[in-house]
Amino acid sequence: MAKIAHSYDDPVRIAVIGGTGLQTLAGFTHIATLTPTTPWGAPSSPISILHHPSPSTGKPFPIAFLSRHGLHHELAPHEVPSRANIATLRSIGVRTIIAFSAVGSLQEEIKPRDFVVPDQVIDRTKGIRPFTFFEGGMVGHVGFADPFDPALAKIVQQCGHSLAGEGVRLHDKGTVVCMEGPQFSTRAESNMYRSWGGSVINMSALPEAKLAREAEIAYQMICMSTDYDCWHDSGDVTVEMVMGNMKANAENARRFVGAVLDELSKDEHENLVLAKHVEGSVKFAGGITAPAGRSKEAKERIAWLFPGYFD
Ligand SMILES: CSC[C@H]1O[C@H](OP(=O)(O)O)[C@H](O)[C@@H]1O
Ligand SMILES: Nc1ncnc2[nH]cnc12
Repeated sequence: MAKIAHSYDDPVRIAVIGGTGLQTLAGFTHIATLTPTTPWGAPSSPISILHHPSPSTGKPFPIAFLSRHGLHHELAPHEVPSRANIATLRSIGVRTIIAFSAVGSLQEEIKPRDFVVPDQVIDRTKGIRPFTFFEGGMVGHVGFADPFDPALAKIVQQCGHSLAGEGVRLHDKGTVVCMEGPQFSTRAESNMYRSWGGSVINMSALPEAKLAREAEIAYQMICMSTDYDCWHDSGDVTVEMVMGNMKANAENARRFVGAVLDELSKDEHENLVLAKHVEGSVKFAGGITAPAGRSKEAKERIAWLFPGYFD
């Protein structure tokens, strides 16, 4: 067996964040395991650098994989160090994130084991999770009207539909309600989210998507429905139900992520993967604090994330 390295010299442009039931990414060659730290602490798990052959060039294409809840699902949703996760990924060169999430369905037509490519989020977290890089002496305001990346979404949708014959059922858009948890919703809450137009519910889309936006990283979540939440008369949601459906559909999840990575590693998507379309956006959004008002600590932290941006 080849030896796993502890460093990787080339920039890695694409990362996959695995959620509940997706703690590893099978079918790729494991090249290196990185254990970095950041001004915001250590990430949820070591970063695995995986190779797979690019369909355009046949050359190895590197992917970073991070397990959101830790290698053994030891981090509750509110304990996930999202700032460290996003900062770590940016520091190794990542500009595109495909994030996977197990979700409850709030709509009859989104059946358990269906996939959803969400285009909107409703924030029902409670403000207890650190949610910005811009604080403590450097203020920043990024746009978040469209919380996911529409260009990435298009590719994810095409890849998902291409697997229809293998049993992947995909909904092209949807609103994900991100609740605080870790307890599941009450029936009244679940019905309220339905009345708001929520499609699916999880505990992980935020602050992950907000921080990716602040870090100028193109971010798209792929949701897999694991239950009907508690509004439905099929019974209350349990962890057994979530894990059972995740496990039963793991092969499709793996195929889906694999197809997206295959597509994204084609040369024609180079600019998208480098997130050229959002590059520089934070220079203005994050430059609102006049230099005289910037604290030394905030400047150091932001310089770690964006070397040279705010000098
Ligand atoms: C185990 S059910 C609740 C748990 O599942 C989802 O995790 P992830 O989004 O990381 O796949 C949900 O957000 C909750 O954290
Ligand atoms: N019903 C549910 N509520 C919140 N997060 C979930 N993740 C999977 N199912 C969920």
